[in-house]
Amino acid sequence: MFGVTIFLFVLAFIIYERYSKLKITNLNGPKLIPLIGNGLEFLTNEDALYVLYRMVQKYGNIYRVWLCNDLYIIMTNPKDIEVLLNSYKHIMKAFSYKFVSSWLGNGLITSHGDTWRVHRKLLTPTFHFKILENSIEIIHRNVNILKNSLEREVGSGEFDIHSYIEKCSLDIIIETAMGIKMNVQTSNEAKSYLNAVKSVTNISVSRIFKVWLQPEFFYKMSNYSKIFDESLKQMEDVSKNVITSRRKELLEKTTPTPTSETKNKPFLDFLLTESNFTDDEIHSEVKSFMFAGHDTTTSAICFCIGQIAKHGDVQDKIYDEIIQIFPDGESYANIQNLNKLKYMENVIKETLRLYPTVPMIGRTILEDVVLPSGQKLPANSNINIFIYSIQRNPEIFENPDEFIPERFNDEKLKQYPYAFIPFSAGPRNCIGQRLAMMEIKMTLATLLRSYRLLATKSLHSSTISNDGN
Ligand code: HEM
Repeated sequence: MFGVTIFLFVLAFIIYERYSKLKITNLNGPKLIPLIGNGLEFLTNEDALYVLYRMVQKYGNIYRVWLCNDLYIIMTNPKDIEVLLNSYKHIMKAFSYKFVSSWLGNGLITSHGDTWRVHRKLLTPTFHFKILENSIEIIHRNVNILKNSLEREVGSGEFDIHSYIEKCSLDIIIETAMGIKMNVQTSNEAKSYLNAVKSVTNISVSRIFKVWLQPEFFYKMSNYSKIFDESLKQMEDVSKNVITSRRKELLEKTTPTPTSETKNKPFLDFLLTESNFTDDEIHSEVKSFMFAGHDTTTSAICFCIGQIAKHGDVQDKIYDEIIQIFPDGESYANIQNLNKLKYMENVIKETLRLYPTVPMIGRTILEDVVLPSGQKLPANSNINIFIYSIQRNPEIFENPDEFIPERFNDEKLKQYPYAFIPFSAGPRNCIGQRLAMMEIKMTLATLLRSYRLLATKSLHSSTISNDGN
């Protein structure tokens, strides 16, 4: 009897909460089924991203989706988004980030309030352009290792370039931000880390859309929970090892920080020697930066490679620009000449427009907001900024599904600063975007100088020839 009463009480609460929110928001959206909401819409083989994208065509620039008792408000109007992203009031992440917080802890990606404010202020200088200048040699060396390892694939038909790029990106973030060499590319040391990242990210995203995995009770009974915990343990062993190694090196002063005399120290050196972060806080930040610093960049480089391989004319133009700006192939880049790679920059932007590696971001708003479109959002709403869809808006991007790098020369785009936001925007934008752009440019420049990328049927695989043009 007691159990039934509790059940009815919980049910009544869920129904009350759901319909009170529903009434206030008064948004369009797919038909609801009691208790599971729109969960069935995502029970398909199609990626959740495309299900949500089709809903934009049906329900417009702002609509709602219920997954069990959670209300997701999906937004794609750049003017509305500007109001939210541009404000220091709306810096709290959406509740869907709870699925990654057991993994990333209270690091910069997931924290909020004063913790986020203080950490962001302290960490921003660790990605200052002076630090980035020092990263160029590291990127150059690692990208050359990548180029040499790809030699074995020349002429051997289709292969998956992703596994090469991810190792290179991981080596780069660990050496630039953490100050240690892990030599993932040559030693295969972090293979289990990379596999673990894949499992943990897949399970975290699945938990949002597979509604039966949302309640802790059912999740804990599933195999997902076991895989997640084991993978997390593998990742934490690696990230703890990174901290211990650098701490030891700093104590022994075997590899001093290149800029130890200046106020700009690289990320982990700053955390270990200048900050008053606790060990837990340091570990959360290291986990967050190791993940954010290699996974997104890997995908971005792979998507660029896919597009360049598919569009031979684009590849020719980039090649000519590389030869013009770096006539001496052996010398490596500096920030000034990387900035001159204007056409390549347009190609990267166009790739990130069509294939943003972070397709959606979320916030919880803590007070009522009236959007420029007139829609009222009540406090505590979870809003989801659908970057993938915003960047394919046909009213802003003509022929939005076509790959046209030249569109970024059009002055008209400046009227819509929040229509192209692959690195998000405002105070919580991507802290590593300049490092990412440098790394993408240097990787593409080095590979395209030596190899011709050839398109295959799938985006994830490519063939290459030894012919540099
Ligand atoms: C092409 C590469 C990259 C893309 C597309 C990208 C995209 C983004 C986006 C969209 C956000 C906002 C996330 C949100 O609001 O939930 C973000 C935040 C963040 N990114 Fe990146 N990122 C890239 C590379 C990097 C790199 C190389 C680093 C590390 C150095 C990095 C570190 C971070 C961190 C720590 C945050 C959280 C910032 C905060 O909340 O204050 N990202 N990134």
